[in-house]
Amino acid sequence: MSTSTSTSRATAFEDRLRTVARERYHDRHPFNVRMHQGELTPDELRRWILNRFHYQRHIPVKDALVLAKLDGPQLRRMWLRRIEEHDGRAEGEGGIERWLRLGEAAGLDRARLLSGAEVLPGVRLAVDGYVNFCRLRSPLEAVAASLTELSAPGIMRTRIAAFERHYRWIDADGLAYFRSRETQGRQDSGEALGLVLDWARTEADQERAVAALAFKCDVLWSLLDAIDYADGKERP
Ligand SMILES: O=C(O)c1cc(C(=O)O)c2c(n1)C(=O)C(=O)c1cc(C(=O)O)[nH]c1-2
Repeated sequence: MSTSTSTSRATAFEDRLRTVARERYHDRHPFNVRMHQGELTPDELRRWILNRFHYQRHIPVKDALVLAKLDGPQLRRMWLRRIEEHDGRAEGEGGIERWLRLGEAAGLDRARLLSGAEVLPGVRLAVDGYVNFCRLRSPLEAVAASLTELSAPGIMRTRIAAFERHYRWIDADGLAYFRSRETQGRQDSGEALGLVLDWARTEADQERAVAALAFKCDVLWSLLDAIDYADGKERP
């Protein structure tokens, strides 16, 4: 194969990944659309924060499973940074702590988030689905699944603007999590994209990577479906 053919195939693959990450991303989900338009009630926003915490606290667990699949110190150091970002290097630091503070700013006691008792069944299934996918699949598929983060900086900017405009009852300090994710999401997705482009050289591997990313879009989508569906429905 000529160099120009393989280059154009690589570019087409990157385009496909970027298209899936953009077009199937959860910023288009009706619940997010309502959030961004300022239409959520305080109870709906609290339900989202409480249920999304279940996702947040499992991200470092899935990253530890991915880390264990990676060959060599350089790759593992890269991935270890993700775990440190969420768990922090000391008590009171890191993304999980920042999410707990977001909850407090919205009037949710941290014990309520930490107990996990109110997490919706569909949210549990979606998060389990993602963790188990990364546990069981190849390193390529696990890393490709994280590429939804290509679209994360954009949704963080939209969300910060929406909160500052429409949900002023939440203290601005509570938005620290979203601010930190804008930069981290860019770094994470840049690194992950480099690995996926490097590893997926055959058509079969490229198909697997695209399918993994589509699956992850479905995880984020069904998580919001569950939160949206719960509106006004009491659980026994
Ligand atoms: O709030 C969001 O819209 C959103 C989306 C995503 C994503 O696109 O997967 C992540 C996050 N947040 C996030 O906070 C986060 O830590 C994160 C890690 C990952 C991942 O798959 O490794 N995605 C995301």
